[in-house]
Amino acid sequence: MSEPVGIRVEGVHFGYPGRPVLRGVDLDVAPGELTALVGLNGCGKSTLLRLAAGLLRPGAGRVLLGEHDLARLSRRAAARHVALLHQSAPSVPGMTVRQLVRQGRYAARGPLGMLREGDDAVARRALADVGVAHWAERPVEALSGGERQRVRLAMALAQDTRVLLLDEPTTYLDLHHQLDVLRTVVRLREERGLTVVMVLHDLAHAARFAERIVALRDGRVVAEGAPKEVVTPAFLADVLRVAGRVGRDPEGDWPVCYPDHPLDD
Ligand SMILES: Nc1ncnc2c1ncn2[C@@H]1O[C@H](COP(=O)(O)OP(=O)(O)OP(=O)(O)O)[C@@H](O)[C@H]1O
Repeated sequence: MSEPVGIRVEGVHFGYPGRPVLRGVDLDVAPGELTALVGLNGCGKSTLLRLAAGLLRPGAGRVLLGEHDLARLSRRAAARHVALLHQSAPSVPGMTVRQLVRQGRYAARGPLGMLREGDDAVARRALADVGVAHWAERPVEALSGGERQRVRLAMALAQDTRVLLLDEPTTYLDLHHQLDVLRTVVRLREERGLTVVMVLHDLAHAARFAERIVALRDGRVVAEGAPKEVVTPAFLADVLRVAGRVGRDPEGDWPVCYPDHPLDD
């Protein structure tokens, strides 16, 4: 297993035309850490993941993966270091699950786009990692929303990177498969020394599975730390704009939230 890689976001500003989104984000993700990124709709979580994947360039500041400054890497070179599970992934009509997951190997391909030795094995392993190897020959368009989501995770894993960014990995999944996917991520992180940042809307999952929670609001990081330190009624109010109580799991060392009602804007 190679050494885990940390992520450092330094003073990052980013906006879309006419819409500033991130206003000076500083964030350190330790090598091998599992971090949950939380915040209201539209606060910039996906944008931050896209910047950390090298798909967007910051207006100011920089993003480092280990010693690599993403600004100096081409998209393809960045894709050898970091994989992003998007909320949607391209699929050509008729494309099979195997073909889609093999697309995850594009960063490792030679100049002529040829698959190299071992690429197929990595793609097969990724399918097995998320328990969907038996769907390999199914057309992607014939999968349900939840099935597609697991295939997208396999596609990201097929990039075989040290850093894994997951944008709402549990979307469309029933509770059984939400827990299955989160436990798979925890297991792979431990087995392969991955550094993982995942956007989660379900605070119960963030509190249960992440080592650290990072909260965004108004384009900045407004809270970060271990779930048991960060998640308080004031956090629910300030970050997620809900009123609620916070207790402690009787058998675990993580907080349990009892959200009650949304707060007025
Ligand atoms: N391609 C784009 N062009 C213009 N504005 C965009 C674009 N993508 C996102 N935005 C805007 O930037 C802001 C941040 O969007 P982003 O998708 O990063 O939020 P988010 O925190 O991931 O939200 P959600 O929880 O709803 O997924 C939003 O106001 C959104 O409307």
